[in-house]
Amino acid sequence: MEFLGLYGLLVAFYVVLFLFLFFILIFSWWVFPNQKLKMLKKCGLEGPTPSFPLGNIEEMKRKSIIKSSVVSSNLLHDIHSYVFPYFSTWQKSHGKVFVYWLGTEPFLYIAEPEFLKKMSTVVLAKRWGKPSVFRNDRDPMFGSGLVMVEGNEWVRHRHIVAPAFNPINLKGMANMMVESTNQMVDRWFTQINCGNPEIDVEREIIATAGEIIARTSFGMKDDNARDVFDKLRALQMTLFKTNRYVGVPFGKYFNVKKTLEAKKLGKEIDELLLSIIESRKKSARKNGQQDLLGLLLEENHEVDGSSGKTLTSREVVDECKTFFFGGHETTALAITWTLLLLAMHPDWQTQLRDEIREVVGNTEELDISMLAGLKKMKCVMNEVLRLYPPSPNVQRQAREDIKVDDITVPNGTNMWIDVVGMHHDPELWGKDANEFRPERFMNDVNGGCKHKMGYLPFGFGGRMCVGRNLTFMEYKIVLTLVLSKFSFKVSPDYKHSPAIMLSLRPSHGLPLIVEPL
Ligand code: HEM
Repeated sequence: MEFLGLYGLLVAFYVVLFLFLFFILIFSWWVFPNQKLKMLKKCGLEGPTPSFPLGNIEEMKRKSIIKSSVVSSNLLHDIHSYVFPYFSTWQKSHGKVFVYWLGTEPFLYIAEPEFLKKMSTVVLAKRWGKPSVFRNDRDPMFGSGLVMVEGNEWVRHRHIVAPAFNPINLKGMANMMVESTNQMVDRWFTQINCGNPEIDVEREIIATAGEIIARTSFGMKDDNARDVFDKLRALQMTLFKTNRYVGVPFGKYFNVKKTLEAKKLGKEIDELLLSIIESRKKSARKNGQQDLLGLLLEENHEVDGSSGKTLTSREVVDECKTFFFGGHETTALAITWTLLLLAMHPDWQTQLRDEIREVVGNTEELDISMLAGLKKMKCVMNEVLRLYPPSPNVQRQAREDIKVDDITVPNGTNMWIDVVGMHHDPELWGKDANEFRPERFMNDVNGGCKHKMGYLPFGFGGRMCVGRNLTFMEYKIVLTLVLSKFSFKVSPDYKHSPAIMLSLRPSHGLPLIVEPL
């Protein structure tokens, strides 16, 4: 009898536990999301009909599969409906501001610069949030680095991080950039001399930019730092090459193996970086190394006296990871897409080469101060960042109710600003929106866009990219060195298939025919 009583208790316990979990699932997968849906409709925000618990994820995946199976054989730049087929379809029926759902998380889609302007005039940089679902998902990559922090924490981080990127400090890193680029140039000569002029330029530039960011971020020279670099890349692959269900409650348990793998890699990277930081802290005053970590530690030290203004070692780790993930692939892709567009437009190759000859002169002993005079190159960069923005979207989360005309964006709403959509919108850029025309930036920093907030390659407001000066310098150094040595043609093997893997990249690499001049 006693045994039966115990057995009964155990069964009752499991029944209660099962019911408890069942109700948690019902509430988080159906009841709460449906309440949110009704509330958003009341606020004037509608969009494609979601079905919970996946929201619109299945439809997005279906549309992406259909599109990605159609590789574009002609090199058209009209890429919006190719990289974001679901947004371009929904735009037709819901306009440029609507709500879609990633799982049970509503996202306000915005491709309307005037709407963005109205919001950003009432919300200051430190009052913007970053979507919690992405913060959690990307925690092993960015932790509490500048990209993800909010409020006064963001102000503290930005004050310490921004000075490291000022042009004077960046000049000290130019030599590292020249060295790494010259090594790449030598590799290309060797490959061409072996009779193979077809080079996967994307792979090469990503490797070189990776080396540059590792050297400029934490002075990568020793094996420890190389280990960090390899693990950071592995972490990125683990997170972005898997089929994930971001926004679906308990979605990370759908692929436990990858989630655990990312967590483990994240922990290993943190430990390695911590050991590099601790040893640099001890020797910082002596060696005064000119990399971002050195500058960050210096800046950190300078404000030591004023309480609460320093970064802890843990926070410095997160900033180093942020520099790597935020700055490596983006810059590499800006250069990669540029080489494709220049290969397609030999007239612009010639124009840039002439400019380099006139402005910079001898590229064997590159004078960095002359790079500022490369005006045409700047126009080409702006146009490439318009047609192929490496960061294809900008994200925000409302931390208060925001009123825009007769719509109220409720506190907590996630926002997805479609940069590709705005950059290719003929209503903003005119009929030639999908053509490569660098001259549109010649006498207008906004490239003739009808709205100041229609061109956002580096984001907007106070949260605009802190590393853009580093990108400008690297872009000009790499292009100057390669254009003065080689000419480029599109290889017949190239398949034009831009795809979003966090950044906007060519999904089959970029094979170009490279010829020494
Ligand atoms: C072509 C190159 C790059 C592009 C297209 C790019 C793009 C962006 C974008 C769109 C944002 C978001 C801005 C916003 O939320 O309004 C951002 C933020 C950021 N970027 Fe970049 N970026 C590039 C290069 C770099 C580099 C080289 C670094 C550092 C080494 C870097 C570090 C950061 C950081 C730390 C933030 C967060 C800023 C904040 O929230 O205060 N980026 N970037």
